[in-house]
Amino acid sequence: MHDMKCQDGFGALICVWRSGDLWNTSPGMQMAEQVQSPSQSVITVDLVACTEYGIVLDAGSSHTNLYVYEWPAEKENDTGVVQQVEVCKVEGPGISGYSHATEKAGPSLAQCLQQAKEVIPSAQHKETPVYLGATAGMRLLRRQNESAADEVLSSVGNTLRSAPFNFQGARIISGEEEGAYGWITINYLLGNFKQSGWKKLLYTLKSLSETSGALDLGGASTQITFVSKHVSESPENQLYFRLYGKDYQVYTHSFLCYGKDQALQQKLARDLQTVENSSLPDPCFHKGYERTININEFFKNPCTSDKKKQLPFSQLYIKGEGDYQKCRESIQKLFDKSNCRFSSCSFNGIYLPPVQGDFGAFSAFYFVMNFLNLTSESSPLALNKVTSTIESFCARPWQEVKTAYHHIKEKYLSEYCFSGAYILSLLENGYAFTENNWQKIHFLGKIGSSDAGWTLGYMLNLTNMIPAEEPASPPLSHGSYVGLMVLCSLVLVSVLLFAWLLFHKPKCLQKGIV
Ligand SMILES: Nc1ccn([C@@H]2O[C@H](COP(=O)(O)OP(=O)(O)OP(=O)(O)O)[C@@H](O)[C@H]2O)c(=O)n1
Ligand SMILES: [Ca+2]
Repeated sequence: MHDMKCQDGFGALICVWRSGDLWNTSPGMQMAEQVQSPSQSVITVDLVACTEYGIVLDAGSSHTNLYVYEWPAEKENDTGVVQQVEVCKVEGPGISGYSHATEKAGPSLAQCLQQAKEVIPSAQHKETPVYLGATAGMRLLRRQNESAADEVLSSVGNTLRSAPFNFQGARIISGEEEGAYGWITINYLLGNFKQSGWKKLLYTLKSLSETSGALDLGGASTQITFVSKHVSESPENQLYFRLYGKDYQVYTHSFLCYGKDQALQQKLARDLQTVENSSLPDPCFHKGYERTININEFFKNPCTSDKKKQLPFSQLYIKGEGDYQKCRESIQKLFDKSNCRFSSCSFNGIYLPPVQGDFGAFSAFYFVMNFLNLTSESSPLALNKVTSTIESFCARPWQEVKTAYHHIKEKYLSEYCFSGAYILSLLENGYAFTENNWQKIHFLGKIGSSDAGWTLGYMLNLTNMIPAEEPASPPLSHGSYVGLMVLCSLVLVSVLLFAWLLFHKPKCLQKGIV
């Protein structure tokens, strides 16, 4: 295929390419007539749709995912039209895990890029934008070793630049961006930005809460983002958006080191302060579970380095106790509630207005709660039932858990007890959710075919697919427009015929007229 062209024509986007002597259209389009001669300059096409694509790589702390999105080109400013058509999980660790072999970070993406090449028609590769956003793992690496972080970004940048797509940059996004784009993604997918007809009227009259808050739990950081009616007491947590003609005042905060992996590291660093020998009993792991930790590596991490302690041993042996209550107590210590200079705080002195409305909780909030069978929307459980489910799971011996879930990765499986307890601590002690508003939290992995996460919102923003003002909707549908044109043509033809008859009356009609 050569010579692909997409351009405006006949009020729509036309994509055509020439292959030998034939003109073709790209998938998702229809052409009324295929033009047989390559020299012919006028192409008659009856366009139905032209699909466009975009790629975003989510370079998280624990792993990288590549997403392919598609949308009909002529509808790109409508809400809810962009959808995920592919997700590819990159093999190996997140890109921050390549700090000791930075040149290997880029090549690790090759297999998923190949998959994207197969999904997107090759004629459209050149126009397809590709973005990479790195999150908390790279924020931590930048703090720990800035030059290694730069080298990792340059390695992934080089790989993406050499792919046949339109490279748009590889960067570390801020925690606020991560929160904001997650909020945009879920509200875009839920169709909350644009209401039509009676729903719009109802919402205006009752001023109902129109958007859903977003809760993202990663490996290294966690975000909370929602529309708050309270006057903000902290400008750094405040975002203003104008989307589809409506203003939103959004609260957001990202807690670095409070993703589920780093929260566990923080907990262990605290426990290590009082350890007597190289064996550490841990209530957050199942009875019979054991894990070894390298002390030297452990304290290099910016989430634990302030607790660095000289210890007379280099290896620490964790031994599970499977005690949920003790686990909650030890996790609770990660949330410092002692100082707050605002009317209300989450923890560590960070402003948090009272949580309001519904929330979509995704990423590890979903992975963990889904594993524990606690995500049902049809029969949602009360908070005390959720607590007792996690408590009984933690009490199960490791051998039994391992046998029952032998298909699940040991790293994930061994941490679901800690993670369940951590999620409840974060939501209850951190954000002050209670029995009364617990059911406002909806644990969701996907909305339609798209994963909940920051990537879609990031791409929508960078490709200007979310307009500030509501696009003027055409007064007539395509069908009505065609009908009206046909009617006008018929009237015109009748008028012309009548006029012609009047001035060139055939002889047979002239009889009787003076
Ligand atoms: N089925 C799964 C998939 C992932 N995880 C865990 O969930 C956590 C968060 O995963 P993810 O949301 O993908 O985090 P990242 O994006 O990698 O981290 P961050 O956003 O903090 O950069 C990780 O500890 C991972 O091990 C899990 O328990 N079960
Ligand atoms: Ca993430």
